[in-house]
Amino acid sequence: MNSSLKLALVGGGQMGRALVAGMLAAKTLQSEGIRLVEPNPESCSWWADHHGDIAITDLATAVAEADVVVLALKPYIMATVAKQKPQFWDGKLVLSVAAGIGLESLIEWIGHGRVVRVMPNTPALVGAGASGYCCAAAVTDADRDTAQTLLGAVGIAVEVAESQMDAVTAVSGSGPAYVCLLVESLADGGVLAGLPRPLAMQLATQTVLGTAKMIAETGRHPGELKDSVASPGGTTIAALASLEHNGFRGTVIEAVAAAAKRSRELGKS
Ligand SMILES: NC(=O)C1=CN([C@@H]2O[C@H](COP(=O)(O)OP(=O)(O)OC[C@H]3O[C@@H](n4cnc5c(N)ncnc54)[C@H](O)[C@@H]3O)[C@@H](O)[C@H]2O)C=CC1
Ligand SMILES: O=C(O)[C@@H]1CCC=N1
Repeated sequence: MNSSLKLALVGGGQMGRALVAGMLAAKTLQSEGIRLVEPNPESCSWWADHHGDIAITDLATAVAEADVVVLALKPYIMATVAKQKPQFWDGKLVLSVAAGIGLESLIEWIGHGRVVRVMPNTPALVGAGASGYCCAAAVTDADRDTAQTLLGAVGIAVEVAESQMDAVTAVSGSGPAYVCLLVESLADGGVLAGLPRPLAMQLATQTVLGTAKMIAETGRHPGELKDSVASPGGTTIAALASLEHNGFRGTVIEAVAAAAKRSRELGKS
């Protein structure tokens, strides 16, 4: 796919910013080929400051000038925007990143079936995202390639069954928030143990980054890698015993289940 692709981003908030920044950095898109629709003046100022060469315009103009439309709106706004002018979407490949909103609803609102439901995540900002996506039946091979190329430019992109999308949302869509909480807590623990805050944060961040890289690159099971850290009678097993006592695994599993449940609810409301 060439970088002359024209993309309309409808909704320039957290997820839209992460996707566009990642795609620009990967040179999958060029600023001149992007049109942004964003009603919030503060958000428009952010775009002007960070990507001043991206044109901000109205929905009709942005979509008319695009090959691909990315709808990065909150789930409760999606229907209002998508179905107000169904003729806007004719001939356009439409990607929706809204949690919970299913292909059936999107097809009904947009009025055609070239629709891809995507669940990206914010590390797309630094090219380390994880996206799951599913395609409506009318999506062509070329459309699928386009979606894969755009999402693959900002991290891994995996096609899944639509029935798996709520679980994808709960693991990787929401996942960066859980990991941030872990890094923050790890750093807090470091401060409690006497480290200055910046050093604690630096060590905590690199530990999460390095561990994720080690799991991905060695292909070894995290349980095995965990065991390799814990010396008999040592510090790690003391910490692990405390985490198990306080229900760490169950807490994380229940958090993922709660997010999946909420994703299903968003699809119904
Ligand atoms: N933030 C995240 O980590 C992730 C978010 N998502 C999904 O992405 C979608 C957007 O989420 P965020 O970016 O976090 O929300 P956000 O609130 O940061 O961004 C939404 C943007 O849409 C704009 N907007 C509101 N009405 C509009 C309209 N009529 N036309 C054009 N733009 C309009 C808002 O001003 C705002 O800038 C949601 O559906 C969410 O489920 C998916 C994966 C991860
Ligand atoms: O919290 C949310 O609903 C969105 C979807 C996944 C991440 N953020």
